[in-house]
Amino acid sequence: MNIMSEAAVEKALDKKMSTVNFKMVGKDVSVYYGEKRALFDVNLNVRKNTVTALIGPSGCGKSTFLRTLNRMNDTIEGCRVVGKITLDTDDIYDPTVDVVELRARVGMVFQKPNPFPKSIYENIAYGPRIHGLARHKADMDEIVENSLQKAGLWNEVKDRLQEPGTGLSGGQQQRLCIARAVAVSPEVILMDEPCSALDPIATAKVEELIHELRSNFTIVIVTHSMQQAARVSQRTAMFHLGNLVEENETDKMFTNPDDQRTQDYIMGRFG
Ligand SMILES: Nc1ncnc2c1ncn2[C@@H]1O[C@H](COP(=O)(O)OP(=O)(O)OP(=O)(O)O)[C@@H](O)[C@H]1O
Repeated sequence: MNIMSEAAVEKALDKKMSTVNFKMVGKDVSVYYGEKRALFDVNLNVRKNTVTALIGPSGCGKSTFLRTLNRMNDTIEGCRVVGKITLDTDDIYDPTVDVVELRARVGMVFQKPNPFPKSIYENIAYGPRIHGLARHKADMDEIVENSLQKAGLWNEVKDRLQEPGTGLSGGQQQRLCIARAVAVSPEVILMDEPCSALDPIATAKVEELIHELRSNFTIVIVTHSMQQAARVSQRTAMFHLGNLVEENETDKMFTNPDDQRTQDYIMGRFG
């Protein structure tokens, strides 16, 4: 009979618990752009209902890794992803996966707010409509209102839903894009420097929103701002030259990181 020591049992239980809490698991993920290798065997797990910040100097591969999580790299010619990424237990690179469905489960918000050239209402309704989420107008009205509520924008736009989304301020447009991502009830939301085009007040609103969204969604955010990573995330992953240097609790990353390169980066010694 195989008798495990108490410590071994505890370790196995810990492992099981942490596996249960992982929404996405990246295993030995490498990305190539043609001949150029941009990521080297990255092993990074994304926890449920947690904000994970990806930080590191320019060109280190943060956005590349983010894009592997909903196969956005598929749209880049010559880009090849190696390794395995799972969403719950589903291998997202399995050839049978419907990428449109995957991107409904793993939504994305980009650096520059990019509302469709349509009304505020239509910006939100478009996704639910193509995914067949609303049968009647009343259902759609509800989705639109709920999504705008969740994005903290409802009160600002409820009287002008038929006006163009592009007529909103930059910060409002970004919250509209977040509402649009939320409208199809994703499980994970990826954000690629969502505040870089916003002023400090709009940034603060989006950061507050990220904080609130965490109770319903799993969020991964790329940011150049270490202050932002410290403010919004519970976990931080540091990349350097295509390698994942360290992934840890955000508090620990910014006070007592395990890796000298993290220390150097947060002290502003490079990047
Ligand atoms: N479409 C592409 N074609 C070729 N090389 C690319 C492409 N996109 C990114 N790269 C290269 O891959 C590497 C990682 O880029 P990536 O954009 O992921 O870094 P990043 O950490 O997000 O950078 P930044 O903070 O400047 O946005 C860089 O060397 C970059 O030049």
